[in-house]
Amino acid sequence: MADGLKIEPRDALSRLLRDERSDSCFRLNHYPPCPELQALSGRNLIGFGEHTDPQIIPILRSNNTSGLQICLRDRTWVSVPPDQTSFFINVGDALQVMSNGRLRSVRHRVLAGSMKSRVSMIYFGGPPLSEKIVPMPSVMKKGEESLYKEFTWWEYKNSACKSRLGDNRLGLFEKTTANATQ
Ligand SMILES: O=C(O)CCC(=O)C(=O)O
Ligand SMILES: [Fe+2]
Repeated sequence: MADGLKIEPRDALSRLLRDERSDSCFRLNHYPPCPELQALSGRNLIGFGEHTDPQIIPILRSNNTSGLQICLRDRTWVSVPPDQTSFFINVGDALQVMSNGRLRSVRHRVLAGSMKSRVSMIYFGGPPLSEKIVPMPSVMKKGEESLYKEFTWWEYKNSACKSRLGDNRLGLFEKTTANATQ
């Protein structure tokens, strides 16, 4: 990723995750099977509502069970094929800002109700709380301006705590289209 974005120094992102004050965390989700409920309701059951991940980089692996979906620009949902030999690497809100919108924090959700229990584990790589979340100078073109107001990771988390899961939390920090939906 650092090479693709021509990030200088090359470890600018990984340094934040390796920092002993890094606000990274690990989450384990379990979605029990509930085919009866699914049949009764007659529609998709949501196991984890739609949202974007706030951190820099979430890395996910599941127990080879479907359910995870991502939302495309046209608002259609596409299933991520389960693969227990691969990691699903996502872009968090912070990385969207640090790349000045070149990488997009993808809205995703999990459908429940299948016959099989789904377990997922996710490492969320986050920066130290005091870190200013701003576009990395090396990704910016000459004269390019940040699309976002300046904030620290602590300020972003604090604001996210007051929002609802599905809100476009980054909208509050966008310079032009505040509160625009993604
Ligand atoms: O369980 C999954 O596959 C995804 C869960 C998720 O999006 C999250 O924990 O942020
Ligand atoms: Fe997520």
